[in-house]
Amino acid sequence: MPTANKSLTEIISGIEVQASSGDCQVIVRGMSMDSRQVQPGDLYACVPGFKVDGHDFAASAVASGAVALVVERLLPLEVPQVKVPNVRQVMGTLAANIYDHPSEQLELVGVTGTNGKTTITYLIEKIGIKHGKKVGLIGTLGSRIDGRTIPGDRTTPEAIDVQKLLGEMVAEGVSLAVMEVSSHALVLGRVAGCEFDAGIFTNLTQDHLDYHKTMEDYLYAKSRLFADLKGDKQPKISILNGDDPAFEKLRQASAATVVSYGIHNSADYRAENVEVTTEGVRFQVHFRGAVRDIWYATPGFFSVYNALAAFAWGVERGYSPEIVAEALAEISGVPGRFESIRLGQPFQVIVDYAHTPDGLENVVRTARDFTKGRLLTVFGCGGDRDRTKRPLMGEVAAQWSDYLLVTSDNPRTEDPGQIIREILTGVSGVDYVAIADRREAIWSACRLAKPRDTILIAGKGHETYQIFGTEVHPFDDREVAREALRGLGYAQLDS
Ligand SMILES: CC(=O)N[C@H]1[C@@H](OP(=O)(O)OP(=O)(O)OC[C@H]2O[C@@H](n3ccc(=O)[nH]c3=O)[C@H](O)[C@@H]2O)O[C@H](CO)[C@@H](O)[C@@H]1O[C@H](C)C(=O)N[C@@H](C)C(=O)N[C@H](CCC(=O)O)C(=O)O
Ligand SMILES: Nc1ncnc2c1ncn2[C@@H]1O[C@H](COP(=O)(O)OP(=O)(O)OP(=O)(O)O)[C@@H](O)[C@H]1O
Ligand SMILES: N[C@H](CCC[C@H](N)C(=O)O)C(=O)O
Ligand SMILES: [Mg+2]
Repeated sequence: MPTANKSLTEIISGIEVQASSGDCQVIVRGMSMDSRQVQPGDLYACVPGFKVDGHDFAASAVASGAVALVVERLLPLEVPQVKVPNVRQVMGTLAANIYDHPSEQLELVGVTGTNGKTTITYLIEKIGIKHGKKVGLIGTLGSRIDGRTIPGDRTTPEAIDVQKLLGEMVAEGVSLAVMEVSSHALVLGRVAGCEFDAGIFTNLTQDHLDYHKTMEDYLYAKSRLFADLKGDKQPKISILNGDDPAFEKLRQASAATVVSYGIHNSADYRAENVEVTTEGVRFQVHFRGAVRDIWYATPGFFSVYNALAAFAWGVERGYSPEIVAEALAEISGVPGRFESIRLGQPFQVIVDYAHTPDGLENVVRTARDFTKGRLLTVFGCGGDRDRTKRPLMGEVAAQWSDYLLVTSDNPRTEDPGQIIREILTGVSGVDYVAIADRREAIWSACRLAKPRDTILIAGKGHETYQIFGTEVHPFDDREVAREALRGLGYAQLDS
């Protein structure tokens, strides 16, 4: 972890401070929002949370060595304190001040949108590496600094962790960082203090309405990445999906030059002659008066968009189109995204992270296209998440599959049976079975599959756990599928 040596007065410069108490010349060495992780010398940020109030843990933070507090109400504690209107919204700026504004010392790319963020960050990482750069990545699968993995819990970490990670990247000589920026992150100030050089928009379809309430609010949250593309580090760009209905609003919101990509509409980077095969996508990209052939080894029409977005970013940043295309051709797939499990069985088993109606529709249609036999789809919906997407996911799965095995996907504090019933209200015109135990559902699918069938196991992708209540149990769709296939006598080494 980077350590700092700054006075509280220096750290709060540029922040609206309503009141303060104690000696603001106190030296701060780091920052934390969690009393359980406070290190001696830290500034502790008291965040009124969704579950508990961080102010209630300030005394414990001080006992662990916190030397100052950021608060929304002054506390009867003998440490210097600064009072601000909203702690969550200023944490990123404070942390950026503490860790020397790391995002200003490297090139930072933010990727937002409902689906495709993780995939595009992987493509950009690969393009950067191919051009000889040290690259940093932050996202759903954790962070990576020059190839070293650091586990993470969420798509976009909390503001302080984002600044710490970027600080570590700078210390290790990273010159390009790419980061997934979730809508939660944009609303909850997790990327405050980040100066982005480019923003990439993938698409906007239904998800997270439990949090954002309406699609307009969800879009507004996403638009903030592009509206904030200001600053004078270098010319900034917004790379937007021209085929998405949200394009026009995002174009208007963007503070930076807009570059569009797409298939259907005239776009700065436009794919033509698209061929979708069982192995991947092939197309020609027309851009700036030039044409280039692209091969990207992930099937599905949506893969064209992901490859186009990454290509457009690379070329706009001045990288050689030829080497960008080579990088895309070399990438062998993102864990848990259309990942094939092969133990010599005469049917396909695919594990994919689709967990929204649009994501699921895309993968079931892709699997449908190359399945000669039946398509058996195993899926569920997360608990304590947008409930309204459940029947919609049931509907799209039913429309394109031959048989559904509706099961559990991180029920969290909800009743798994009730989640399944809500999914089933959208299911019609297809045979299905409800099996709450996901392991049993995967085994059943493997037992039912005949030669030339496809089993699609959707929703958890790379996840290595299943959450019941607040307990996290080990569970990996890929491992369970292998276990079931071995149980059925298929023993070939996975290829
Ligand atoms: C809605 C949301 O984002 N909630 C996050 C938020 O929770 P919270 O505000 O309720 O925190 P809290 O538990 O009430 O605690 C309040 C404060 O007291 C502190 N505390 C608490 C206990 C203690 O002993 N000491 C202490 O200091 C906590 O560290 C915190 O600062 O802050 C917590 C601490 O960082 C997060 O774990 C929690 O994420 C939850 C787990 C979550 O599920 N978030 C999801 C919805 C999310 O953010 N998803 C997005 C999008 C996903 C995508 O589309 O890819 C993501 O970016 O991952
Ligand atoms: N461009 C796309 N359009 C629609 N669906 C996509 C696209 N790219 C990927 N998908 C589907 O969405 C799933 C999730 O993809 P990915 O992990 O790249 O998205 P994400 O935006 O990072 O998701 P999350 O919000 O959970 O971080 C994939 O497994 C695939 O099924
Ligand atoms: N980033 C998404 C991931 C959902 C993955 C799915 N397996 C689930 O748990 O609902 C979320 O937190 O809503
Ligand atoms: Mg992601």
